[in-house]
Amino acid sequence: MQPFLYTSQPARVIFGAGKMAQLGQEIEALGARRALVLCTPQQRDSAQKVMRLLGDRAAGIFDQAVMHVPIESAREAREAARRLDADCAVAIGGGSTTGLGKAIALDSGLPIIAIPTTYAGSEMTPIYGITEAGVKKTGRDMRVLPRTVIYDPELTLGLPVALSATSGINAIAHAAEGLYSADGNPVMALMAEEGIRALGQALPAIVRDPRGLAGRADALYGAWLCGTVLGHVGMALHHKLCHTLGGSFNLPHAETHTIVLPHALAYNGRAAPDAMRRIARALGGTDAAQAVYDLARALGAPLALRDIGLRQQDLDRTLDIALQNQYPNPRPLEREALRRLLQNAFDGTRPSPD
Ligand SMILES: NC(=O)C1=CN([C@@H]2O[C@H](COP(=O)(O)OP(=O)(O)OC[C@H]3O[C@@H](n4cnc5c(N)ncnc54)[C@H](OP(=O)(O)O)[C@@H]3O)[C@@H](O)[C@H]2O)C=CC1
Ligand SMILES: O=C(O)/C=C\C(=O)CC(=O)O
Repeated sequence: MQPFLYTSQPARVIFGAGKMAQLGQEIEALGARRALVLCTPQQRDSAQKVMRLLGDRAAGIFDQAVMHVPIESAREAREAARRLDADCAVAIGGGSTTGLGKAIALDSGLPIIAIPTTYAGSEMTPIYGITEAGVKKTGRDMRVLPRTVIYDPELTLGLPVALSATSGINAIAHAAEGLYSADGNPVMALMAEEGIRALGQALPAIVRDPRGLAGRADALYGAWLCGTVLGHVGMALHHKLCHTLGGSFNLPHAETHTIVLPHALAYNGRAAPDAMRRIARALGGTDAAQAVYDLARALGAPLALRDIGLRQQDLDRTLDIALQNQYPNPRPLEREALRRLLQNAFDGTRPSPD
């Protein structure tokens, strides 16, 4: 056993079909009276359901959540919370909506209740991200960690299959990098392996039967575990590449994670053999990178960065940016090998160790 440091973060998690009905009690338990409900414009119906559930504890809806939290929408949401005299916020939706809640909490300390409807995992982390003048800045602050999380698989039944697949692999990426994190620990390793296992079984089940509650519940369970890993330990090369591709080239978040992950694992393979063994075992394969690639392919997910909007001429700039402010990584970052990694991800070829 290697030496480690383990610090746990407070979490109150309510999990189960129909558990959204418990929201009012949870707001009361926080000692709050007026909840601002956050959503994207497209998820307004869900927000209205929340309003009905809250009755006179509902302060209003702010429905302008946008991916990567532009500072303008953060400011508007903070102003809405003040104007409506909200003393808590309920974020119902994916990582974009949770991220908006975090932007309010960062400014005001308002407690957030998260009701996630994707597998991104932001609800379990003290990590926030805000985009200003085209640059996304992220940081950690315990004020933004949601105070209560309600995982209700019924709310994910309508998440399109394609998004379910890529969002699920986004979650797997947190756990995979958690297994070789510079500040990893045995508790997070247990959660990571179990999270990957749960998602590895749930995602094909969702593709077979998108409205099957059992597969949806297993996927949310995996997302919870993987999100917890992201919240507790640092990430590495894979997340750095994805943040570069998302932040500087506006590539879609979950799809980018899905395409890059097998290649990042192939790059790190020899430097992190125990993590790779655990990832492969969780997916029922013999090689971590190949198993993730095969899973993505079987789910019908995109496999090539060129298919989601990147151009060949963007690869060198991606590399230049990704090599700045490096995250700790088990294998040193080698420019030529990383350029080959990016080319493979761009072309969608099977990952190869380098
Ligand atoms: N801080 C952290 O710890 C983390 C932050 N993030 C951040 O979160 C964002 C990505 O999160 P992600 O969840 O992938 O993205 P979004 O929240 O943007 O959701 C992705 C897609 O899922 C759709 N969707 C969500 N819920 C439903 C539903 N119930 N039914 C149908 N469609 C639904 C959304 O549709 P629509 O837009 O129509 O609502 C959207 O098109 C990024 O900005 C990322 O950086 C991600 C992980 C961790
Ligand atoms: O960029 C953020 O908002 C913070 C973390 C993540 O997005 C994690 C991820 O890349 O999935």
